[in-house]
Amino acid sequence: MSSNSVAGLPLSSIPIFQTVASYREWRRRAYDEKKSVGFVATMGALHDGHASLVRRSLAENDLTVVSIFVNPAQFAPHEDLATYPRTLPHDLDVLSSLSHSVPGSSITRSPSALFLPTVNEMYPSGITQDKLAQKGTFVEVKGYGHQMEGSRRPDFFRGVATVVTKLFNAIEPSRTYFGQKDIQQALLLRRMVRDLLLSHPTLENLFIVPTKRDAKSSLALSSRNAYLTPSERELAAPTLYAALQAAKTCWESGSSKAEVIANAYNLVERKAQELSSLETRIDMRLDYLEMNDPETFEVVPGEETRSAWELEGHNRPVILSGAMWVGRTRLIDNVVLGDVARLGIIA
Ligand SMILES: Nc1ncnc2c1ncn2[C@@H]1O[C@H](COP(=O)(O)OP(=O)(O)OP(=O)(O)O)[C@@H](O)[C@H]1O
Ligand SMILES: CC(C)(CO)[C@@H](O)C(=O)[O-]
Ligand code: BAL
Repeated sequence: MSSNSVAGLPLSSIPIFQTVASYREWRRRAYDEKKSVGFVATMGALHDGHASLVRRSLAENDLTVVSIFVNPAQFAPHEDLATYPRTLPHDLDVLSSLSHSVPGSSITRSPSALFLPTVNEMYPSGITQDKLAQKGTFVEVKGYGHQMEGSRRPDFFRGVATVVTKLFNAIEPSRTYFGQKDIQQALLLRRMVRDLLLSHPTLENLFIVPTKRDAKSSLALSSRNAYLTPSERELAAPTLYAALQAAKTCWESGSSKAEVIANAYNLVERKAQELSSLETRIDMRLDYLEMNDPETFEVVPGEETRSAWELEGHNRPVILSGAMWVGRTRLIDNVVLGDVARLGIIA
C-alpha cells in the first residue's frame, strides 16, 4: 500500500512507497496499462540538478518514480553518513512543484511516486559500514571502481552498484536518468547494466543528463553544498569549475596533459593562498584533478595532447574531473573535453 501520509512528514500529494512489495503492486498496474516508468535515484536534499533529471523523465515517460535513500554502503566509516542532509519535507515540496505539459495534448505529468525505503528494506541481510564485517550480496564492477573518485573512495562504487542494482530490481524502470556531475558513477552503472544483462533498464535506456550549475557562479549544484558557509560558497567553491575551465582552454590550445594539470593545480593553489590570508580564513585544496579515458577510466598519459589523442584514433572525448576540499566539504565536478554526445550526454 502506498501512503500519502508518512509519520513525521507533511501530507503529500505524491504517493509514497516504503516497501518493495507495495511498490510492486503499483508497478504491476503500470505494466497492465502499458505505461512507461522513468526513474530518478537520489539521496534526497533535492535541488535543481535533481529537478532537471525529474523533468527529463516527466517529458519522456508516462510515469515517473523518484527514490530517496541515503545508502550506508557507499559511505566509508569516516565519511558523512550521519550528517548527510536529510530534508524530506522540502524534498516533497520540490517534487510537488514539478510538472510537464505534454505537447499537443491536455496531459500534464507530475512525479507519480516516491520510493522511500528503510535501510532494512534495502538490506535484508543487514548492513554495516565496516566492510570486513559485511554479510550478504554486493555488486562490484571490477576494474572500474578504483580510478578517479574510486582512488579516493575505494569502496564507494561497490556501494553504489549494489544499491542501484537493488533499486533497478525494485523499480523496474523503463528509462532511468543520472547526472553528469557524478560522471564516473553514470558510466560505471552503464557498464553494470550491460554486464548484468539487465532488462530494466536496458543499456540504451540509461541516460546521462548535463550538470546543472548555479547561474551566477557556475558552481555545480550538489546536496553537499549545504555544508558550505556563505563565504566558502561564494569565494572558494567556484574555484573547482574555474580550474576545470582553465584546463579545458589549455588542452584546446595544444598543451600536454601534464602541463594542463599543473596549470590547474597552480590556479587553485594561488586562490587557496589568497583565501588563507583572509581575516576569516578559508581552507581550500584540491583532492585530485585528472584526465581520464571515459571507457577504461585509466589516467591519460602526461605527454598526451589533444591532437595526439585524436590522431591515435580514439573515437571518444576525455574526462577532466576533480574533487576539492573547501573546509570540511568535499566537492566534485567535471568537464568533457571533446564531443559530449559521444558519451551519450545530450542536453
Ligand atoms: N548539479 C547536478 N546536475 C545534474 N544532476 C545532478 C546534479 N547533482 C546531482 N545530480 C544527480 O542527481 C542524482 C542523485 O544525486 P545525489 O542525490 O547524490 O545528489 P548530489 O547533489 O550529487 O549529492 P552529493 O552532494 O552527495 O554529491 C545523481 O544521478 C547525480 O549525478
Ligand atoms: C545513485 C545514488 C542514488 C545511489 O545511492 C547516489 O550515488 C547518488 O545520489 O548519486
Ligand atoms: N552523488 C554521489 C553520492 C555520494 O557522494 O555518496
